[in-house]
Amino acid sequence: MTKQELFENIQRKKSFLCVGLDTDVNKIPEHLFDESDDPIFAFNKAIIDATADLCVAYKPNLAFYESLGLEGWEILERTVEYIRTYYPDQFIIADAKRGDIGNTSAMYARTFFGNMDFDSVTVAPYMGEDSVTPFLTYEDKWVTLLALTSNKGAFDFQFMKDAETGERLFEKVLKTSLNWGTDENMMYVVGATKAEMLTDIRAIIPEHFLLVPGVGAQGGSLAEVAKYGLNSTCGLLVNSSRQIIYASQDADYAKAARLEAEKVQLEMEQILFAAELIQ
Ligand SMILES: O=c1ccn([C@@H]2O[C@H](COP(=O)(O)O)[C@@H](O)[C@H]2O)c(=O)[nH]1
Repeated sequence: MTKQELFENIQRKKSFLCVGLDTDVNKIPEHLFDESDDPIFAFNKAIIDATADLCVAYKPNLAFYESLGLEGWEILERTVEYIRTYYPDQFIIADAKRGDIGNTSAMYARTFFGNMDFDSVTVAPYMGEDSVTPFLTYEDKWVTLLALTSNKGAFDFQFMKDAETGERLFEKVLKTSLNWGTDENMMYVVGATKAEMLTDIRAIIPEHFLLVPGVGAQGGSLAEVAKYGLNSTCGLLVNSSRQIIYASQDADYAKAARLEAEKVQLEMEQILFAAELIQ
């Protein structure tokens, strides 16, 4: 998907919501295990059907699937195929946080872009340019590079300052990686819990899309993220996982997920309207 197509989807749906498919076998409603021989996929399918008109992206986190072994990997593949078949306008992000020496990264890229039809994969910047560029060789596919993460541990390294320039590590990541790709094939993870940093971040990357996890269960503020992070093509995909997909653990789970997604979408619509990005 191109940047322009992503922006058009945001305008049409009046939403920049990314629903996180962090499907935990211990958290899905128990009745699914009685009713289906494929309960995790049944859960994903119901969540997707209930939210697809309210969001522009889905983000399965690989940990939840890989932890189930071969079966989990097959569920992930079927989930991606399901979204592609029934909701082809969705941007699908593999939250895998990969990155290795070049030839190994090339295999990861083949996994997510060649074998599976993801639009993007999250990549850690720590191993540098040759660990990232193999993901950028696929047309209309994106790298989502970790820049400033939402967790407490972000303070361990990401705010470290260069002794001479005073530049923080996350700023160094942004500036250095700017040459690896473009705003048409790279976006960055910035946690909603660090929204106050978005002004500094936008000074370095005004045009890039940002994937913003951390609203909902982690307590980040959508209003703050939009205030400092919005740009002329919206430039934001705001992810919410647990708050939406586990809104209820009873038989009404899909309806409850929809209600949660609707609340976020409505707030996003107001933000987009106020910024004159939609009419
Ligand atoms: O900095 C980061 C990077 C990735 N994540 C991932 O996003 C979702 C957030 O889930 P919630 O349930 O909405 O908190 C999850 O998959 C994380 O691994 C992040 O939170 N922060």
